[in-house]
Amino acid sequence: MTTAVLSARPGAALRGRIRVPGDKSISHRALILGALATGRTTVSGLLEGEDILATGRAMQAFGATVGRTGEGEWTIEGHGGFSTPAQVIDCGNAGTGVRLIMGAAAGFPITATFTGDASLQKRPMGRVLEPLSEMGVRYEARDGGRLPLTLHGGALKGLTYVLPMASAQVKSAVLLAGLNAEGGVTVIEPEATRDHTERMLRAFGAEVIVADREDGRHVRLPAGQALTGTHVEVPGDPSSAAFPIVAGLITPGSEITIEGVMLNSSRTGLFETLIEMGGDLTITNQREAGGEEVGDIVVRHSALTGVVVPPERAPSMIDEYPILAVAAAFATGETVMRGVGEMRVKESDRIALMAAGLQACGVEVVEEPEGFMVRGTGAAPRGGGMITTHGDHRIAMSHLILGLAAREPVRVDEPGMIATSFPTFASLMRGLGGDIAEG
Ligand SMILES: O=C(O)C1=C[C@@H](OP(=O)(O)O)[C@@H](O)[C@H](O)C1
Ligand SMILES: C=C(OP(=O)(O)O)C(=O)O
Repeated sequence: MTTAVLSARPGAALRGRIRVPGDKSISHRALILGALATGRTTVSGLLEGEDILATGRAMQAFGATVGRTGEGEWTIEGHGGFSTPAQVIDCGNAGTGVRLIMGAAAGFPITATFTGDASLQKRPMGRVLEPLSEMGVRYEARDGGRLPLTLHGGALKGLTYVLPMASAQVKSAVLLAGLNAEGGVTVIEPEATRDHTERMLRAFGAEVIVADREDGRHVRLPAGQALTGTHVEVPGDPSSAAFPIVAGLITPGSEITIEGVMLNSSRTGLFETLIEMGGDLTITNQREAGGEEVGDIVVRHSALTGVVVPPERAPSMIDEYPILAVAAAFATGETVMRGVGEMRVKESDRIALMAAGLQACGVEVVEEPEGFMVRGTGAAPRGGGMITTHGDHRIAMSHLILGLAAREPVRVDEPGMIATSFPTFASLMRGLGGDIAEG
């Protein structure tokens, strides 16, 4: 982690065509399923961010052979199971990494100790430990299930589990443990969350039965299934594309094209919301790639109007509320974001940090326990803040985008953390004409 400061200065219109790195959710899953499978998995377009590199090292530690053959090109030789690792599994900053890997490891008669960085050590792991314990996992953890923790897996029973919160990570942990549980598993999600695990399990040869019922989506993984190595093509990450998209909307004179963005409807809530706000966002060249819908997104500077974001949209844009709040700061009127309490247990308390950061830049924000409201005046906010990010990549990137179009520069601390999810962020934004520099 670096302690340098990065600043964004208002300036020119942003113009050009870019491609954002591969999707983070799919990249984690490709490495994990590749390691669980038998045989060779090849991946193209893998996100080479710190979160994913940590998952790659973890898969090596559990016995897979993971290698890089070119930019974004990786191979995983899986042995159809995990063996006891010789070292502590350090997942760095990645909630997705540690929660999915704990689920995957739980199915095997092994012991493993997991840890992460200071941010990850504060995040709740009980949400995964609870269903895994019901399946038969034993563990030792700090207060209420925080990292570091030691997990003892194997001899799992099947489970039908109703998700107590909208979390694709918890769903995925149960499904991955279910691969080696007697009787298989069913996860019932009252609110549908991203479905990348279900799709990828099928791509690796497993049967996954999904049914939409009155009480939610039922995802059933029948028992006794083996995974076989395959090829995974990772599409562009919509959660990363969100940053240049909002930059284009709020910076006068801008026109940007972002190529190859994944358009899975469980991830596109932000795009819907921006269009409702009056954002000029068009999708061209829509096609299928690697089992996902992708397209090129063209964005032009637009006059935005505040909206009430439907709370039921939250799972499809949970990581995008920080950058939506920046768009809202440039809009006319109030943007209301409710039903987003999950934001408080991400890499940081994202409601608190967005409220503090925007207020430091002269924007009016009202914070609520499970939401917040941003009041825009239709004019560029003052900017000028020095933002404390608590090492949260999305807090850093959101405020840098604000700084490109505010009246005064915006500075963020711990910018090194941006490399967890979007290592090329600053260089791509500079290539479009954005003034982002150290100091
Ligand atoms: O499953 C995934 O890949 C993710 C699920 C979401 O977390 P939750 O499951 O905690 O909502 C999201 O915030 C995270 O960035 C990635
Ligand atoms: C919440 C995020 O990731 P994770 O939970 O994997 O740390 C994110 O990338 O915004």
